[in-house]
Amino acid sequence: MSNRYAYLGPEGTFTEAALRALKPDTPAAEFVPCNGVDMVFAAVRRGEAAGGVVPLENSVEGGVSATTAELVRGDPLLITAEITVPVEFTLFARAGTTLSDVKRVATHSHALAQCRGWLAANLPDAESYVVSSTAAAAQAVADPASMYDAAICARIAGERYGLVPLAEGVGDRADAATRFIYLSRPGTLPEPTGADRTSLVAFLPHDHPGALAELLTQFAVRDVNLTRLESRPTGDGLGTYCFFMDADGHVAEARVGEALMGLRRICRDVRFLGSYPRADAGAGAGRPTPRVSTTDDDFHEAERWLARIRAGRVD
Ligand SMILES: O=C(O)C(=O)C[C@]1(C(=O)O)C=C[C@@H](O)C=C1
Repeated sequence: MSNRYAYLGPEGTFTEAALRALKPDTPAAEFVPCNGVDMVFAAVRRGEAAGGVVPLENSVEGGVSATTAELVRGDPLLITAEITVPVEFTLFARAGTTLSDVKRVATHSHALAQCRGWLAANLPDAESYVVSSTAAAAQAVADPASMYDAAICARIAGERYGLVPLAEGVGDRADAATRFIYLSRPGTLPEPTGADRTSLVAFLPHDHPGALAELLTQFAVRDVNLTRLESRPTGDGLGTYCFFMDADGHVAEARVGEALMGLRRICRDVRFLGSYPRADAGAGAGRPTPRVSTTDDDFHEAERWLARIRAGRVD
């Protein structure tokens, strides 16, 4: 079990590339493809895999709702690592197919959203079909009896399933990237590195003016930089939302811990999703320069001062 890692499969997905980059030299590692994001979560929750990788957000299309849905429901898992992978799309087909033969294109919904412009310009009459991943599209197209003529997928997937490229770089943005997260069962948090990210979901107590501002203030007054905020329906009826938040810093840091305590006081519920090293730390991102009043020492000094005055010492 301890060397098994689940990912959104089949072989050849961008998610597999993310997992291989996260676990480059893991001896005897077994990479286990799953047919859906929910199945990756289930494999980790059941202990069938030591960890799992799923897509979280894409720079063009935004959040992957299958992932955010699983992060809030069921037994909690922790995010213990992240990685960002550039996504380059190629149109692949069976040998002998030409571009003008392509009437039905299969791919993942997020990939389709990133290739709409190219499809409209180059295959305006083709119908698009959404399948569970880009590699699943390539796998389906490889079957000579397939209803699809072509797949939009990673180069590695097209090659893996014996297809031939019809057009490269079919994504509308050449610089598109997807952020993937590594999931573990709850346990030890990764050590703080100085350039970390903390993820959580906050549930407001009830709708009222300034509720979101109150949430954000918990971070602002402690000098904690938010890097992402996404509202998602809770499923409890229209107008009921929870907020996915990513913040710079590690929960072990005083200012982050205090911000989370503030949230805990004002929210109906807060689900902590993890503190883990930022993928772009090497590029210098996420290394906050806390203001004088928000270093760990400042918080600890204030705690000692409070203890003194509570003891009646005002000297
Ligand atoms: O289908 C894949 O290859 C995936 O890894 C999933 C996924 C996604 O969910 O966004 C990952 C990156 C691309 O943006 C397209 C699809």
